[in-house]
Amino acid sequence: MIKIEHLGIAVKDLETSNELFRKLLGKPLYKEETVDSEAVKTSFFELGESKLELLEAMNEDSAIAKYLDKNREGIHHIAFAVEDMNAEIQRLKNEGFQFINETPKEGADNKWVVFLHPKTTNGVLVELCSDRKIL
Ligand SMILES: CC[C@@H](C(=O)O)C(=O)SCCNC(=O)CCNC(=O)[C@H](O)C(C)(C)COP(=O)(O)OP(=O)(O)OC[C@H]1O[C@@H](n2cnc3c(N)ncnc32)[C@H](O)[C@@H]1OP(=O)(O)O
Ligand SMILES: [Co+2]
Repeated sequence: MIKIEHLGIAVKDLETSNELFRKLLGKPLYKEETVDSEAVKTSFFELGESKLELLEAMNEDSAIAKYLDKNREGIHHIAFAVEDMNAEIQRLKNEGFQFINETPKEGADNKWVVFLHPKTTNGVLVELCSDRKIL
């Protein structure tokens, strides 16, 4: 693992939260992106070597909508940057971690992403990210 790539924050209304985080961080977001495969609208704020990823559900089947049915708005997942996605998946499988998806899928901000199931990671939803151009 290289660094914390981003913290994913589940929000009900992206526009309202964009303004809140702009005031909190004292800087504007640098990107908004829709990821249809995850049914989310996202926005990104840069913070040193890491980012905050705000996520609003696009429909009720989205993981974010399901999460907000049971939880308040807040930190939804932590994403780690990895250099070699396939090697990292194999290493973590050997360590006994369970993946939600083992085949990397297209995430936001030009990344490949996979998720580990929170039941094997102390209740924390973990995402691994690698640059889209590498895999
Ligand atoms: C924008 C793209 C990408 C990026 O580039 O960064 C993203 O970040 S997309 C983000 C949204 N997508 C995902 O989260 C995909 C991965 N998540 C899932 O597949 C599901 O959300 C899940 C984690 C498998 C849970 O789904 P499901 O089993 O249908 O929901 P339940 O409500 O039944 O939960 C089961 C179990 O898991 C616990 N849970 C659910 N979400 C989280 C969470 N975010 N953090 C920690 N724990 C979580 C939930 O509490 C249940 O626990 P128990 O009650 O103890 O069984
Ligand atoms: Co994410």
